[in-house]
Amino acid sequence: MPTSIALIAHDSQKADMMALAQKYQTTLSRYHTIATANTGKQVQAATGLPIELIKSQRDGGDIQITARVIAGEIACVLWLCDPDQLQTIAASLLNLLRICQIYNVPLATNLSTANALLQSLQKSRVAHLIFNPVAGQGNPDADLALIRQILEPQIQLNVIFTKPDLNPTDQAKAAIASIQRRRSLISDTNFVIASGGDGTISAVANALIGTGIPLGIIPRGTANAFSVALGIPTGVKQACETILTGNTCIVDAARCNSFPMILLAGIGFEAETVERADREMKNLLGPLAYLIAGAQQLLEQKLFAVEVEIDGSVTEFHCGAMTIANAAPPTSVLAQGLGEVIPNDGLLDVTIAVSKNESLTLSDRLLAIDVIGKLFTSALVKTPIENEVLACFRTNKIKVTATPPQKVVVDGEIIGTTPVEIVCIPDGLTLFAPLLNSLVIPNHKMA
Ligand SMILES: Nc1ncnc2c1ncn2[C@@H]1O[C@H](COP(=O)(O)OP(=O)(O)OP(=O)(O)O)[C@@H](O)[C@H]1O
Repeated sequence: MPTSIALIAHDSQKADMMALAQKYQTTLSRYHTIATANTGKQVQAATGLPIELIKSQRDGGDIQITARVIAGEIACVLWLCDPDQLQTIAASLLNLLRICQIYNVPLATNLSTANALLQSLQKSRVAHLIFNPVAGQGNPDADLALIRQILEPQIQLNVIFTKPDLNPTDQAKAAIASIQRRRSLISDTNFVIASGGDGTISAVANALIGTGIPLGIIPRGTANAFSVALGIPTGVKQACETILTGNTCIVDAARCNSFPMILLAGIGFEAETVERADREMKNLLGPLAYLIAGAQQLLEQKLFAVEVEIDGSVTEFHCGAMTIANAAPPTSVLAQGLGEVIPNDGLLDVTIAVSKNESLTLSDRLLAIDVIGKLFTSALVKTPIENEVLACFRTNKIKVTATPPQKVVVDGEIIGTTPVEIVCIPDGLTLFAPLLNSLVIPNHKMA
């Protein structure tokens, strides 16, 4: 996609060019701006924008712009011409016009056409793509090239790479601030895309909760639970196409202590399993890492006591695993006690694997394998499971205290240990989703 705007103004038109640049400063700031020497210096002084200065028109600046149009770099040319000089510059203007005709690049020669062009650029869709270059086991360069190839013809992409020492939530907050600055000018055309594993997507989603700004998801992690749970395609190409269609759905979000939660919190078994499946294991085995880690953990899992507080009343359980889900893929079997986790019902789905015993015997562990199998089936057929080792219910707010304190995993990351308080945030997040997704409300479409 062309990323530059070219400016030229005759002396009598320079004041208009300054005013135009000031009016559309935010739009120009999204592009690389090139300008003939004197015009460029004045625009730079008036707006503070970085401008690439080329030769003045007298010394061939217009020819340099013509060459950049041929090179495919220019999104539009604004040449504010002095009507009295049109005869003198006719040959130069004709050259530029000819090349703009051939390469189908808009060329404005007076103020009203320049205004119209900048207005349409102002309305064009801009996406801040927060891209984790080390997520998953794929080739990040090839993935990014494919994303650019599919999205850039229709969307201006601002690519922001995640860094090991930076929280993607902060990167997303900076993107949101720039979107909100633009919102006073034009709404609904700017959004954020997160591309990486569940860790990156969850961190970016955190910043977007409650903003109404849509989130596009291009999953490139190991499990991609976030996409699977919300019915978003897991292939890079299909995920990009979903964003291009512009259909959105609204789902609940949640908070676990101060941490955002889109999917689920796992206490006990699930947290220990996630901790076992470290980066090295995931690189080596991919999704199988979680299965192997789960099997190992099943042999070692110890029971713990939990106090569950809902609306001021406290219930106690002896358990080995507890899952509190806002949304969950069918593969998160420990969240599936109610058969289906509904991501837009304003409620959290709680599944507790309870035990009457003080500690887990071998037969308890074998029973646990049987129950996991049943939970998996229950998720596939979307039917609640009835089993005396499971306690399942829905609530919008829950407090959990464990003895001894247990590790807690939220959306794939260990966040600390119990106690936790989890609160559902109804309709907290807007996502791009395929039209066939049951969560999409028809006609809820971005411009
Ligand atoms: N530029 C970077 N260089 C090195 N590490 C990074 C960089 N950006 C992010 N990270 C690390 O990536 C991790 C988050 O990865 P993310 O969850 O997106 O992918 P993943 O771990 O491959 O996914 P999954 O959990 O599905 O395997 C964090 O630990 C973060 O510190």
